Amino acid sequence: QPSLQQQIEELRKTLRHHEYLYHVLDTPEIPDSEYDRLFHQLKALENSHPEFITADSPTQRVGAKPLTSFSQIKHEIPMLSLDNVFNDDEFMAFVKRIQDRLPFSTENLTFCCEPKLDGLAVSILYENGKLVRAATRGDGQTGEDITANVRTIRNIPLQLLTDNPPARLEVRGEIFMPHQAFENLNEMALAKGEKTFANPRNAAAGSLRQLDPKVTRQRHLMLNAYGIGIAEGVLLPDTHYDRLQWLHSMGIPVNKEIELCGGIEQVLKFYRNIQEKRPHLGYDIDGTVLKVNDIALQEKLGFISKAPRWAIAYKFPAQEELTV
Ligand SMILES: NC(=O)n1nc(-c2ccco2)nc1N
Repeated sequence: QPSLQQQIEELRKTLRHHEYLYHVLDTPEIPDSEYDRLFHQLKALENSHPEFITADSPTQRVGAKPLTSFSQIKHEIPMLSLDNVFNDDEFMAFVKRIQDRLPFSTENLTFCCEPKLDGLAVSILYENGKLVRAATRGDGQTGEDITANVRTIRNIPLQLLTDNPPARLEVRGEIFMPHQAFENLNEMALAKGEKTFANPRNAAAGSLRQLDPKVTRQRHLMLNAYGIGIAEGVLLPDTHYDRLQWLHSMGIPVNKEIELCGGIEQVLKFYRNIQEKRPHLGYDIDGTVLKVNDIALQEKLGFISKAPRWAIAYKFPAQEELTV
């Protein structure tokens, strides 16, 4: 007969596994009713033995009480913005500038190509595999502490799914509101005579800036990771694409449209392909982000004063109407 603590730990492990299957792999193995039954079983055990409650338990997503204000967080590694290009020639000029700085470089640079989600950039810090802090990008140097709100987002794991987590790992990504959640939110706001949001990006920003995490929790936000900041106590893969796969393997959601492209032609094909898919992705994007995949080359290229030399956002032409 397993001890009470063993029962609690077993339930937590099972719930984390099913959260990962449902929210990250999109391949649930049990019906929601079964998940809820397990969740309430854990909740009951923890309520009758509160001394066993830990912050990383799946039951601890919603903070106790609302904040009165947000504190500031200084990014140890600045979160920089991206330079833009708006047509093929400008993109090819970007690639040429890279090749001029990498004299030996192979003619076919490999790019990690990603949809550019139109949400809010955030930084999420895990220490020994546990989510300890989350911050908005802010001005790139300093952001707002939104830890309590980020903990309520269902596809963000409170604990990394690995037996030997890094001592410190900063996940960087975009938090966004899918179209369906946006429509439902505005419909309810209209019905209640409250203000509606102009677009999903504003809705996501408003939902993250809530002082009460119980409100954020109702907003159905999602994260897609796109990079790593601080990484201590771990040897990272030496390409950007492999780093994203590694994050995904530990339960961090990564966008499924991301692809490796060798050479300019394949990159431009990716750009047009995503442009075609754009109307039915189910979330807002405003272009693509095309990154030199090899980390050593990224480090060689470094940053211009404010943006990386190794990455460019190739935006779509502005749309007259916005989303939905
Ligand atoms: N917004 C978005 O989807 N982004 N933003 C980056 C980024 C910003 C700085 C370096 O990489 N990458 C992706 N996919």
